[in-house]
Amino acid sequence: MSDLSHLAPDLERGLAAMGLELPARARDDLLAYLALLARWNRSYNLTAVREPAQMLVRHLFDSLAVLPHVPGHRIADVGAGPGLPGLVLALARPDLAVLSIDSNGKMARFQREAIRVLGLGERCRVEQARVEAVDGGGGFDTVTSRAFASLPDFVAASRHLLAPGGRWLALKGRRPDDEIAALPDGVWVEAVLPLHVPDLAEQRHAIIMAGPSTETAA
Ligand SMILES: C[S@@+](CC[C@H](N)C(=O)[O-])C[C@H]1O[C@@H](n2cnc3c(N)ncnc32)[C@H](O)[C@@H]1O
Repeated sequence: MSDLSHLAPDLERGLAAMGLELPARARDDLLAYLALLARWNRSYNLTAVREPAQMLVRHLFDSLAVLPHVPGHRIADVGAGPGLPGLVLALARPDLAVLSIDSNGKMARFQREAIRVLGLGERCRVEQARVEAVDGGGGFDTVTSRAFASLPDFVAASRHLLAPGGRWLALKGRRPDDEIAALPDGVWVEAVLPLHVPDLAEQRHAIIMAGPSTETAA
């Protein structure tokens, strides 16, 4: 794996700007994940962001910005691509267990390799399938997605994954008021949180949503 240790000071600065304190092991693992992503990306085109320094901001910082807002411990990441944000969150927080779902074979293969290389096998698993067909057992505290679908389509496709008391957590760019207005009856927005993503000019938002089946244990 190529060495991205020269990005360690930038990672450190970004974590400090977001007010995140991570164990040293997590810092090393995040850079190792990034190195693996950069290496696979040269052959398999997993992301349009090609420069590791840009990946640090657009993928790692953007995923980590929601870390303080993740409810519970069991996470399903829908349309995770190369593991964003789910695997990044799992690397940052050892108490999280992640089911990472993507229908694309090369994305799933990359994620499985990242899980193997980074020793996440006890807490993370990959399902290569359309989310609509995944039997999650209704057991996830958080169902998250980034760059997957509109909010109405996201909640419609993943409702069956939520545990009682669970929440959807979507990462968005601009505040998606049009999508919020189109949410189905019985699904409501609990919070729209502006996120601080260091070195990113664009304003990002975390949208936290709940619904009738998610009320009981809240
Ligand atoms: C734009 S990418 C975003 C990837 C990643 N979340 C990120 O932020 O970089 C959307 C991903 O959703 C996956 N996808 C699209 N429809 C899906 C579905 N119904 N079920 C599971 N995955 C799906 C695609 O294969 C693709 O990898």
